[in-house]
Amino acid sequence: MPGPEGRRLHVVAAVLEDAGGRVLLTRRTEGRDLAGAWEFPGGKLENGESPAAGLARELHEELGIAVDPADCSPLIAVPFAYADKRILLDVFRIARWEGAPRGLESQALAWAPPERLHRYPMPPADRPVIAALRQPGCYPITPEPGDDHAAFVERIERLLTAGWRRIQLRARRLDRDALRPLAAQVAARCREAGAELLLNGDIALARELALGVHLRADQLPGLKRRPLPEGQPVAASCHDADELARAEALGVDFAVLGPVRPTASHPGAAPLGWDGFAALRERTTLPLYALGGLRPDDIAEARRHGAQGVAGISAFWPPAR
Ligand SMILES: Nc1nc2c([nH]c(=O)n2[C@@H]2O[C@H](COP(=O)(O)OP(=O)(O)OP(=O)(O)O)[C@@H](O)[C@H]2O)c(=O)[nH]1
Repeated sequence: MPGPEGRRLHVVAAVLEDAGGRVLLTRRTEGRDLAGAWEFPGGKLENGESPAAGLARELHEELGIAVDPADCSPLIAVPFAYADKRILLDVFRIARWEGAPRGLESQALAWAPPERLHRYPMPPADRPVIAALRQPGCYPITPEPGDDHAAFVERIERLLTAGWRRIQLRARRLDRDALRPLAAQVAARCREAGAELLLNGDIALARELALGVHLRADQLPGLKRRPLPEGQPVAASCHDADELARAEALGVDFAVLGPVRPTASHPGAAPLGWDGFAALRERTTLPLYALGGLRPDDIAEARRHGAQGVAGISAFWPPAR
């Protein structure tokens, strides 16, 4: 068996959705690792197979359905290190198939609504896959608001009109009394649009205004537990394995990891590159957004390295009018 430092096993898996948007899970049978866990159907790629062809073969063997490899589109590829092996869990959405899925290997099947997926015991590598089905692929972080708060709120409105459904309000130079009315105004706009708002750094104000919070990396060591209840989102900024482990232990919902590329906002920080990002991804189950010199159209590359997607300031913030 390859050790944790050995070559990565390439595992392909499928998201099959029924007409109601429910997702098919299969249960791992006795005698295999992670027996009893629910997972996305699929298995190990064989030598020389393309991922889509290998997935079509697995789905035929396990479920008796016929899938054209051209109908498999990449969702997310998660590099993950178990104690005894490293895998790349390469997950595809299947647009259409022929036949009704049956458990041909005596495995139980379940159709689960996406919002209930987290209630099924699934392998740790699947957590970022569930997040890819439920959380936004990209989101903007604001620059400092400056003095003209009306112009700032107008740009927030443009982000919401453009369809963004999560925003981080990052106003580190405003004291709490100056930030409170601005955050309340931005929060009201986000609520109307059905978007999630995370306030950078200020846990007390996030509590007061019933918002989410984005924790700075230097806040993590001082916290013993998740600072807000479930249902109020908590995220964290991370740059290395220690910070990711702290954020995971606190029970945050997701982390932002970077910088992936050199960035003007953090000129001194050494970029991780995509390989560095993927190496850190292997050691945590947290959903991760890549940050640092990235744009919304980097999402496909981010997903190939196990990120949910991309977050950023400059490439997202609309120009002044
Ligand atoms: N199919 C599938 N495998 C997953 C998922 N998540 C995850 O960590 N894996 C891991 O990826 C590997 C898939 O290999 P496999 O299904 O061929 O099963 P296996 O290792 O038991 O081998 P075997 O079928 O030859 O006994 C397993 O180690 C499994 O735990 C998932 O959602 N779907």
